[in-house]
Amino acid sequence: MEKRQVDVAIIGAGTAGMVAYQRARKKTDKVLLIEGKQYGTTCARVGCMPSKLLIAAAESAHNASQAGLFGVQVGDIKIDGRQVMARVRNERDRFVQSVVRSMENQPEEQRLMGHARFAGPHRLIVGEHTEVVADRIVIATGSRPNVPGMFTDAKDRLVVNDDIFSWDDLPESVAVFGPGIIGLELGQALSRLGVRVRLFGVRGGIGGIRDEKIRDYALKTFGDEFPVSAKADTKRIERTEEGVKITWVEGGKEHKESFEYLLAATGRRPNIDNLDIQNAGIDLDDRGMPDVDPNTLRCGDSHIFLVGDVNNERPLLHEAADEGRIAGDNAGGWPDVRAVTRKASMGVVFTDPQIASVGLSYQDADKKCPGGFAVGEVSFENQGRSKVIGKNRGLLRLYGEHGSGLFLGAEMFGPAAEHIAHLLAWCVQKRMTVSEMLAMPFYHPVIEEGLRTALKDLHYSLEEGPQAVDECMDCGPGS
Ligand SMILES: Cc1cc2nc3c(=O)[nH]c(=O)nc-3n(C[C@H](O)[C@H](O)[C@H](O)COP(=O)(O)OP(=O)(O)OC[C@H]3O[C@@H](n4cnc5c(N)ncnc54)[C@H](O)[C@@H]3O)c2cc1C
Ligand SMILES: NC(=O)c1ccc[n+]([C@@H]2O[C@H](COP(=O)([O-])OP(=O)(O)OC[C@H]3O[C@@H](n4cnc5c(N)ncnc54)[C@H](O)[C@@H]3O)[C@@H](O)[C@H]2O)c1
Repeated sequence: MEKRQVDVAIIGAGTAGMVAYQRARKKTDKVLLIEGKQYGTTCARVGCMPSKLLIAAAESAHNASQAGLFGVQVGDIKIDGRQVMARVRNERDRFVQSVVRSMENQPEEQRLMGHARFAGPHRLIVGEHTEVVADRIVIATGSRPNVPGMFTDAKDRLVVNDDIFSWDDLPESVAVFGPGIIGLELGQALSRLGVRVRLFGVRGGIGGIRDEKIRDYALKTFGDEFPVSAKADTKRIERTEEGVKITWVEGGKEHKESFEYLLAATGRRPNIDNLDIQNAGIDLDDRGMPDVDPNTLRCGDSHIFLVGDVNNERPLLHEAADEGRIAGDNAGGWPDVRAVTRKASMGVVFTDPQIASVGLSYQDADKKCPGGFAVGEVSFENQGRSKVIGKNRGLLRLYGEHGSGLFLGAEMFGPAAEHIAHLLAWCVQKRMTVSEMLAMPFYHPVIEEGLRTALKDLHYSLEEGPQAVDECMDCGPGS
């Protein structure tokens, strides 16, 4: 077995691992980035990018179907599944290739292919061909789909997100299990591309929405577009000659429906169970997870760091990159380990309408200031610009602290949520008050004028401003 000795070993060349590698390299050349399967990252291969490509095709089909609203007749819309999937795969491959190239441009002596596992606190065995002794170790092994046991009854018709992006054509029907972020994004996209979809959940939630008023609005909106069984008790899954037959109980009645495929989008699990982590000499909880400091990404007071999806804290791309940066700096600059203030939290779900969450959720605001926070809201149903473009659905709810007037957080289901979420996250991070936010410029006619209305409503609820009026004279029409 070959032996290597390095200052920093990084396990996993995904987004978090690549960034950690880049940062650690600034402090030492004795860095080794170990990848078990292939370069290219989850984001580019089977995550953010191909899912957004599929959604873009769906959006295009949907916009064409809605053109009549504007007096534009487009005739019959034909969706060519093979062309849709060819574009998804081709563009996806381009993204993957650019990531692979950037990895292959790195010095060969700093890269190693093979599955890594711990043989001791500082010892890794890689692919049974190399023993690596590392002073510090960054674990950046990502996550994988979590598939409940009963789904295996669907046999060869069971798919996860990874499989969808290799399809040559669109199927006739898909039962999507898991109304979380992945299930909702992919379910709506497939439905808009003409695939018969039913979305199955167990607890009545949708898209990870925490604010009950917004969740109920979203459930109704999606349910009007395609069948959503948000509280289904699945009794049986059978592989039949044609596909998969699902039997479930909902509202006290038994239902059966057959589909070509069953998509499992029922959450993801961290890739920590395949690392022999028990040999790493760090404390683990009863789920086998180390305790990680979110500001240093360090496990306890050890030399081991845990970054990206594998720590299961904020499983999002920009967070994986931030965590890689923090851990890479700390592992490289060891023993100078620095705590870094994390950015304001922000999440966006790329459905239509989009879903966004920023800062504290309703429940967290209630926990932080029990009885001491207020809510301001706006409906987008009559919002000027949203109406102009035919996207006037949704609700934005903002949370602010009584006394200080601080803006705490927000949840939104509505148009341009991806952009409004950024403005709001920047305000949370800058610890702005609602008054300060209202003093910012707002153009006309834009969707952000809806945000201003919600801010005025929050200002009023915080007893800091007058009641917002429907037809305000200092705003443009329909703001
Ligand atoms: C369908 C889908 C859509 C998504 N959309 C978005 C989105 O729109 N926006 C967003 O912010 N996030 C999105 N995400 C989440 C985002 O993709 C992840 O948060 C991010 O990619 C995690 O990066 P990572 O570096 O932690 O893991 P990964 O990129 O998965 O990297 C982990 C690497 O570790 C390797 N590895 C694992 N075990 C070992 C081992 N023992 N030895 C060596 N190597 C190993 C793996 O092969 C892999 O290359 C999406 C995810 C999915 C699945
Ligand atoms: N736009 C984005 O930023 C984006 C997009 C996709 C994924 N992601 C990331 O990937 C992570 C994982 O997404 P996800 O959708 O897999 O997980 P999730 O946790 O968001 O959703 C899983 C859903 O499956 C449901 N579920 C669990 N078991 C079930 C069962 N047996 N039957 C039916 N439903 C069941 C859960 O109640 C939940 O609603 C997200 O948390 C997010 O961080 C982000």
